[in-house]
Amino acid sequence: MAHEVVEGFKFEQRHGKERVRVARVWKTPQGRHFVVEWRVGISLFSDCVNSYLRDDNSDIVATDTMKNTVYAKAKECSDILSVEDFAILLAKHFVSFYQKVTGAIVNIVEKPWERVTVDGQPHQHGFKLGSEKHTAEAIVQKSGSLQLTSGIEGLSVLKTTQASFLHLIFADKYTALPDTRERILATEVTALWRYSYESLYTLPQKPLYFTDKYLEVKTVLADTFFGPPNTGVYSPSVQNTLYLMAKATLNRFPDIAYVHLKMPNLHFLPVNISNKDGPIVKFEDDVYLPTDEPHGSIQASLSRLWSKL
Ligand SMILES: O=c1[nH]c(=O)c2[nH]c(=O)[nH]c2[nH]1
Repeated sequence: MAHEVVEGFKFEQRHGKERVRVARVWKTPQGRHFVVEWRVGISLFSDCVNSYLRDDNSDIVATDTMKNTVYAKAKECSDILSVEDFAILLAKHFVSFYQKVTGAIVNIVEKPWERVTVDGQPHQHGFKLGSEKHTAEAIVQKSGSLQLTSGIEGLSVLKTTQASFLHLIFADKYTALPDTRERILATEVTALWRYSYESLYTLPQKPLYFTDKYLEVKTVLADTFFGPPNTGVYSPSVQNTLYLMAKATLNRFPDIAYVHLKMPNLHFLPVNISNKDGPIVKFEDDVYLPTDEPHGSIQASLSRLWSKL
C-alpha cells in the first residue's frame, strides 16, 4: 500500500464496504433460471486525506454509494458471468468512474447454490446449498494493471486408507506419536491461486472462462488427493499430499502463476477403551474419535520461478 507524508507522519489509508450481499437471477425464455449469491467486499485507494485531517469529505466516495454500485452493476449484467468477471467489472468501474480513486480491491465469496435434480431431471428453477465456496479477488489500478486471485474455501475431503505418517526422526522426550501405518486422512482445503493475467486488456474473453477454471482446479485438487478410484494414492504426510496437489495445479494450468494451499490435519484418533476386566473397544482400524481441536496446521505456496510475480 502506498503511503504519503501527512503532518510529518507516514500515513496510509483506504476505505470501503464489507459484506455487501447480493443475489442475481437470470431467466431464459425457455424458463431455465440461473442464480448467484455473492458477498462483496470493496476497498478503495483514493486521494481523500482531507476527510482524515479536517471537516472536508468532498473527496470521499461514500461507502453507501459503493454498496449501491454493487446492486446497480448486478442489474446491468444482462448475462450470467463468473464471480471473477463481476469482481473485475466492479473494480474497473471504481478506478475509471472516480478521478480520485487510484486503485480498488474487490473480493467476493459465492454461495454454492446448485441446481437440484428431481425425478432424474435438472430442475428449471430449484437449487440447494452445496458445501465448498468459490472466492475471487480483483485488484485493479487506474493504469489498468490487474491482479486476479481465485480460491476455494471449505473443501472437506477424507480418505480411509492409503495414508500413513512414519519415520519421525525428531523423536525426542516429548514425542509420543508412534509410527502410523494406516490412518484416516481428513482435511478442509482452502486454496488460493493467482492468474498470470496482469492487465485488464489481456483477459480471456470466453464467457464463464473463470467459472470453468474453478471447476477444473477443484477437480485436479480432489483427484490428486484421492488418486484413482480403485487403488487410490499413497500419502506419507499431509505435507506431501499438499505439495502434489499444488504441483498438479501449476502443471495443468499454464495461466496460473501461484497457488497457496492450507490443509489442516483433522485428526481421527484410534479408540481403545478398557475397564478392569479388559478391553471394551480394541482399535482395529475401525472405530475412531473424530476431532478438530487441536488440529495440525499445514500450508504452503508454490509459484513458477520465472513468473513476474
Ligand atoms: O501428515 C502429518 N504431518 C505432520 O506434520 C504431522 N504431525 C503429526 O503429529 N502428525 C502429522 N501428520
